[in-house]
Amino acid sequence: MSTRGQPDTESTDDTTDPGSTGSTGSTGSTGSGPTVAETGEFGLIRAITRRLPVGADVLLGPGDDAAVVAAPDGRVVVTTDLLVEGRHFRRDWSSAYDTGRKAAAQNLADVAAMGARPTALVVGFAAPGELPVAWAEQLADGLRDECALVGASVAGGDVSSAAGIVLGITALGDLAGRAPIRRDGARPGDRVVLAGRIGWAEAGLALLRAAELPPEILRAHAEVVDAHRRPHPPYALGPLLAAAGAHAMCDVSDGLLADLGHVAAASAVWIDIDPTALPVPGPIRDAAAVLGADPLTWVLTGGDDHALVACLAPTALLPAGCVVIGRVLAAPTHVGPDGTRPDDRGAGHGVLVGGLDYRRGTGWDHFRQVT
Ligand SMILES: Nc1ncnc2c1ncn2[C@@H]1O[C@H](COP(=O)(O)OP(=O)(O)O)[C@@H](O)[C@H]1O
Ligand SMILES: Cc1ncc(C[n+]2csc(CCOP(=O)(O)OP(=O)(O)O)c2C)c(N)n1
Ligand SMILES: [Mg+2]
Repeated sequence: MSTRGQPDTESTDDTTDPGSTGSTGSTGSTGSGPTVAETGEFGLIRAITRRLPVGADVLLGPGDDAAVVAAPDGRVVVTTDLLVEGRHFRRDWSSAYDTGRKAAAQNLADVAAMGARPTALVVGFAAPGELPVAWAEQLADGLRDECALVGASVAGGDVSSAAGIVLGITALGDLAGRAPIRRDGARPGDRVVLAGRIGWAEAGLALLRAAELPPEILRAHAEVVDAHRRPHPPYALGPLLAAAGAHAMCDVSDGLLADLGHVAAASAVWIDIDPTALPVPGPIRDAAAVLGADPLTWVLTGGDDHALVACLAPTALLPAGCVVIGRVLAAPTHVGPDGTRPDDRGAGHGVLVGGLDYRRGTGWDHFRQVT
């Protein structure tokens, strides 16, 4: 990593405090230093960019009108996601550092889901003037550390004032000569494989939302609460599943059933999830017991963990770290309790659980979510 293209340094805070929420339940401290209104636009940009090393794929980093990023393959994978305070994270639930990790992870996982290696992020950041500069600095540290997991770095960005914090992140990636793994390539007979965790972040979110829970309960369930704050996408398995011959792949941002629903629709197939093959880990069961919730529903419909799901020929050799959780069908095979089959409604595609429709939702929808 070098400091190519970075502006001169001049900042309020020279420390690198991760401020991770860890398992303590605290959202970390951003100190009582200057606010972004006091430091001004260019002071804020300097405070952020001086903390961000520039990686090998970034030929010109922050400081000019635009960045220059290498595209060794000749094609560039590009994806963008917004994170809105109150919708994607809350400052009283997550530290600035964890929010940075999550914001980077959400985008880097989309690049991995195409079978590509992430190279760079561009970061839009809007915040109220009273935000401590230290919060923005710790956010930058989180972005930096999540990028470091995959060898990517922040190439540039933009700042603005706004009523609440909004992050608009764009990620770039390199396919290294491979074909992109799209959502429309699943074929009947394929195995459906899962890499990474699902249901963890939803379990943590449910506990955080249960306002009457004492802090010691949150601490006792730190694994799932921390999963809400910071996902752990299996980045390396994106390119590995591509190399293994994945016909289709996506990351699970909204929920397994919701995201596989996009694959089923794009591929015009049915995807049948075997609920007995799905891991329902102990920490998710334990959290469900606290709230009297159904842990399998969290696993099937919970978002925010950014696992990868892929469809591969039954003969494909699976990389280590994948679990077979279902198969791709040309048509449903089971008859429901009411005597009809799921395809009788004429959809032509869909996601089934144990051969039948799942009636407890599919996942997150920004405009339909009841909060
Ligand atoms: N405002 C928009 N303009 C153009 N394309 C969009 C917009 N919003 C979403 N899309 C596209 O629609 C598709 C689905 O979006 P989304 O569900 O957010 O995907 P993901 O879960 O991978 O982030 C993506 O290909 C995305 O680029
Ligand atoms: C404060 C708060 N409330 C609710 C959630 C749950 N949540 C918000 S967005 C989302 C789905 C993923 O985000 P989205 O913007 O749909 O990502 P994309 O599918 O575009 O990658 C979930 C599960 C959260 N993370 N934080
Ligand atoms: Mg998106």
